[in-house]
Amino acid sequence: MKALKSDSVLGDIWGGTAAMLVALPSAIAFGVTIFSALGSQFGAQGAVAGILGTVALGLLAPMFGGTNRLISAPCAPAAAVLSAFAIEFMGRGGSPELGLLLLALMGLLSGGLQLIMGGLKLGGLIKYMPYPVVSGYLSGVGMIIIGSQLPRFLGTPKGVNFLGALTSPGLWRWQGMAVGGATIAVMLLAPKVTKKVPAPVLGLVAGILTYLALGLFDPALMTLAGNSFVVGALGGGGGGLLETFSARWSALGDLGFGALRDLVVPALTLAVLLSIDTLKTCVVLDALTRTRHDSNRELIGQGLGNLAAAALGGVPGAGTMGATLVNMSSGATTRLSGLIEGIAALIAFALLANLISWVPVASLSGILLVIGVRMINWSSLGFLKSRSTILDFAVILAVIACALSISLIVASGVGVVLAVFLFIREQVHGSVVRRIASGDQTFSKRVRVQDEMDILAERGNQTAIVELQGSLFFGTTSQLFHALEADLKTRRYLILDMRRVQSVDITAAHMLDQIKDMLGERHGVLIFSQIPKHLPSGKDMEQYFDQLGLVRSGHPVRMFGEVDEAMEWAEDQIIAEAALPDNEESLLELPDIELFKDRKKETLIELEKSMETREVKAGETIFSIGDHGDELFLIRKGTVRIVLPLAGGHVRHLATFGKGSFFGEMAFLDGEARSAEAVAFTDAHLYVLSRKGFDAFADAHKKVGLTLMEGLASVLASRLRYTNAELRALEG
Ligand SMILES: Nc1ncnc2c1ncn2[C@@H]1O[C@@H]2COP(=O)(O)O[C@H]2[C@H]1O
Repeated sequence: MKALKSDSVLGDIWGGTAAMLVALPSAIAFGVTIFSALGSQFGAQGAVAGILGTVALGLLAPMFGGTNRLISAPCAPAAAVLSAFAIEFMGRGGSPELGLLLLALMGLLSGGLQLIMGGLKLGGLIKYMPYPVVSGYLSGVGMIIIGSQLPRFLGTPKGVNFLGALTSPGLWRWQGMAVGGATIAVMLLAPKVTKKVPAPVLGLVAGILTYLALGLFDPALMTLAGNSFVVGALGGGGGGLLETFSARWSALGDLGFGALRDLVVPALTLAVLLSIDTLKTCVVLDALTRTRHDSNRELIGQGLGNLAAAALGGVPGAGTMGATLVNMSSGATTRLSGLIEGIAALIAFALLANLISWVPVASLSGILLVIGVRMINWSSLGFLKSRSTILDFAVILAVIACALSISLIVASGVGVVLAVFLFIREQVHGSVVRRIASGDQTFSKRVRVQDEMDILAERGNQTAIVELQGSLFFGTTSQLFHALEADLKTRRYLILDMRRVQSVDITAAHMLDQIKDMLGERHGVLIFSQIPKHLPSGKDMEQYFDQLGLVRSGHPVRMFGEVDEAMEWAEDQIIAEAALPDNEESLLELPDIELFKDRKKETLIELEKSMETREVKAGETIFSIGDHGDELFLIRKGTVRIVLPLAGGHVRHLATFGKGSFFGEMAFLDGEARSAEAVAFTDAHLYVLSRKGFDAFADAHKKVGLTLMEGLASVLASRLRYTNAELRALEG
């Protein structure tokens, strides 16, 4: 046990360290991107902010969030939202000092919003954000990053936009392109050679080496002052880390209400994007490691991490996919790995702080270009191939277009609205009726005597069993009505199997009410079975029907827990109406039992002597699963249910036996333990035949003994057939 534990700690240490190596170069690049939007002199401060964000998130998110193996660090959506904000702010003539403060406040606000989202348990909702929307805006973020990085990669002066940069080769600076190109090439090729060192680290090293090599020929590259090729000295104005930190918060006094108000929308966008990014990673982790994360708790952890990151002046972030996957494949198993990643980032910061000034900007752009291209969901182009998914593709395109031309928050709003339309369209076109069966072909598990079966074969078609699926709402109501129209005219018992129904709105409930009235006019009954207790919406459907007055007493409506019970009830009604002469109250004698029909009276008197009789009260257990006993039970009066106890206290109803049927034949035949539980459903009278009693009797009456055995064999065969049919229905 101890060895196992130290193994797992070792795995976490390896995982956390490797994950830090993946996360840190990107975090530095994100920080530089965001901060240099305020002015190129803030590059180094951006790099430090990236590292501080990694440290804060690494230390706090695993402690309070707690999803095993998750690595949290600054991420691309944060870079996209914050740099867009900074560019716009500077464009309006803002001062860089105030810009810095606003960036930090935005981080604080979005961390706080994540805390609230976690507290309000919105994690589940965010997790179920429609796929085309998430895919669309991650692609949008990817494109925004490419758009902002390409000019830097090409080395065009500040203010030249993406198209301008691409179309003016005269402005390109080859040194930067060589450094960025080397970074990209190594990042793409390195994983083919080694997986031991993460590709971004190798890419960065390649970029730095290329830069140093160029510096051998061009001494200007080796001076820090006024050199726009590198991140540059810390502190912009020349001060150290502490001065820049305190200067930022001292600007708080200059802040107006208007500036704060402008923060709310981007902060909300940021909080939602970071939460989606985190929960998307958690869902993938769950699938890979067969675990379950707690979305709301994770949001709280992320919120606290981002609050700390922003308070320190760091870049906010999320549970990121790349670093998390590296963590997992390096052997991490617990959340300790996340913590170790934070500590490792802190150590790296202490060791590397002085070298940060020399990191080439083009190398960081190279890393970001690769990240941006990878964020674009190229596989969604496959949606174009099939007509059924072409509209999903349109949603993705619309989201990307809005993300690029308006803003990310508008993009997500547009995406959600479009996705809702798509959902409605799909529901309207898909069928809500899965299958309709007729009561003269499909029967309940109640084992009935031949006379009763004959009645059901003849009149069972008064019952229709309708399996419903999906959402019953205004979009599908008329479809449902048309599907049932013919049955409503001919059937008296309409069983609606609700187990696959996801929701019922007021329009559909009203239609069900009308169906009830139509059946009621012909003395029929509307029967619901297996109404889901909790719908995904959290609504209690049974209670809802009750509130709408659909199930008032005196109305021709009934509800059953299982479709089988509903079928049995409808069958009982049909049989009762056919009024068989044999009423339920009388006690069956041996000669009346089908198994012994046409046997000599004396023989049966003899057989009866080998048997006992027993009376059981309704609800009494006759035997339990696993009990020892070899008696065969014949029912003289009443009904007995056979149920199979399942895990978690659930039971599965296997069969109901009535007068004239028998049960317990399996243990009677093979001497093994009872295979299921038998419970009296009503008060019942039984004949009990032990194996010993039977053997003694069969010695003297070979023919009757054989008939009984044949009877048992044929019943076993028919049960096996039934089970096969059920298996087919389940698989189908
Ligand atoms: N799948 C089934 N369908 C109908 N009856 C069953 C099924 N499984 C078990 N039983 C009955 O339940 C009884 C439980 O005790 P025995 O195993 O002696 O004999 C069993 C059968 O009579």
